[in-house]
This record gives sequence, structure tokens and C-alpha cells, in this order.
Amino acid sequence: MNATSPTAETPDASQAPDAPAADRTDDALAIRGLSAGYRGVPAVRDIDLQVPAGSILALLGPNGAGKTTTLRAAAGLLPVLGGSVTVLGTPIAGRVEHATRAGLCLIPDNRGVFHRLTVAENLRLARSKDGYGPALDRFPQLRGLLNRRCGLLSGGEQQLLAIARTLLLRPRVLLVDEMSMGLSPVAVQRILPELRRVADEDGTAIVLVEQHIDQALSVADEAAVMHHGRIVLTGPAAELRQDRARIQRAYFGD
Ligand SMILES: Nc1ncnc2c1ncn2[C@@H]1O[C@H](COP(=O)(O)OP(=O)(O)OP(=O)(O)O)[C@@H](O)[C@H]1O
Repeated sequence: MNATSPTAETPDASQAPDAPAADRTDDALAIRGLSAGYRGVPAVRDIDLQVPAGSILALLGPNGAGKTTTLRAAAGLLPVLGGSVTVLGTPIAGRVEHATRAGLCLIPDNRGVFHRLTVAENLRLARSKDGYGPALDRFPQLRGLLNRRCGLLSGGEQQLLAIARTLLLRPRVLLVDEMSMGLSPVAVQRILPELRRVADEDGTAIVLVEQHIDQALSVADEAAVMHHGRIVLTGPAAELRQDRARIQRAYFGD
């Protein structure tokens, strides 16, 4: 269900109709007053999030708070019931092809890698005109694994592969859903700085949904906490990292 890597919910961008003309904006991703949900019933409401280029937003909150729903709506995978999402000024309007064209990629929590294919075959699926060399330059750990079937990789290696493949698509906005699910804290500690590097070096705007609160805040610029489908707390990540009690209260909706 990756919005851009070639999985079930990923349309071929070459088949997408033209995206609407872009408005000018300073934010790579701008979510304004968003309501989205399932079968016409909102699961998230009044979501306002702006992420400038080169910046990381940590999107936090307890189970069922609405983090995945927000990412899926931003990626055009769910209909927008109210408000708007724009990527580099292009309105997404609940259309995944608009999101793809505008340069948005979503790495889903199931990583979206193909277990029966080798690492090299997974990387080739990005169909990058530069081949997959740039992915190996960025993640040299993958070099020795190229011929290994993905199903035989560790969870951390699969996650690296999912990130590497998605980065071959050169996203301008990258949404990462629970990257650390099933990973050891050590593996998470190794991968998160890579995302910081992507934001710093490529100017990619990143939204990171994470349960490892401390580690997410350590690489993020800003943070937002969701509870019961709404944003209940926002602030600079460094500040919130020093005030865990505030985050804890937000998790409980206080
Ligand atoms: N396909 C679906 N159909 C109906 N309701 C859904 C569907 N997916 C999620 N929901 C509901 O939407 C709400 C928000 O779920 P969501 O998955 O966005 O939360 P989350 O913050 O990502 O949770 P978690 O941390 O557990 O992944 C929940 O009440 C959930 O039950």
C-alpha cells in the first residue's frame, strides 16, 4: 500500500491524469482543516499540519489516535471529507495520482517489500533511471544482500530496503508509518539518523509516525500529538523532548 513504490495501491504515475495546477506555498506539505475517515465517517478531524522542505515532523499518539488515517489521507489513499492537503502547492484532493505526481511517497507500516524477490529485484521495482546504485551508496549495508531473498532479511534490513527503494523515487515529501514496528531499539537508532540525513541533504519534508517517542523527537524538528482523531499538542521537538509530562498528558487526552 505504498503510495509510490510499486505495491498494490500504487498507480503507475505515467498513467495518472494531470494534477491540478500548483498554488504557491512555502510548505512542502500543507494539511489544513483535514477531516478523513472510512465509509464517509470521519476518523480524524480539523487536522492542521505544515511541514517545510528539509524538516521532519514527528506525528505521535496512542493506538487508534488517527495517525495512519492522517498519512493515508495526505497520500490521497482516502477520500478527503473536509479541508485540504497540498504537496508543494498541488492540491491532492483525495487522489493518489496527484500525490504521486507532486512527489509524495508513503512507506506503510508493513514496509511494502516483496518477500519472494531479492533485494536487487525489489530495488529495480523503483524503475529509477539511475539504476539502484544511489541506494547502495546511501545504504552500503545493502550491497552484500543484493542477491538475498527479501523474506530472509531481518526486520531492520527490510526496513532499510523499503526506505532505500522509496528514496530512489526522489520524494519531495516522505511519509513514514511506524518504521520501527517490530524493530529493536538499536535498529531504530541506526535508521532514524538516515532519515535526518535525507531531510538535511535532499531537502525532503518528512512526517514520521513513531511509537519510539524519544528517538523520534531526537531527529524531528517539530512534533504533533494526536488523540481521538484530533491534534491535541504541537511544538518544537527539542522542547517537547524536555517535557515528557506534557506529552504523556496529551496521550491521555488531558
Ligand atoms: N479500514 C478502516 N475502517 C474503519 N475504521 C478504521 C479503519 N482503519 C482505521 N479505522 C479506525 O480509525 C481510527 C484511527 O485509526 P488509525 O489506524 O488511523 O490510528 P493510529 O493512530 O494509526 O493507530 P495505531 O498506532 O494503532 O496504528 C481508529 O478508531 C480505527 O479503528
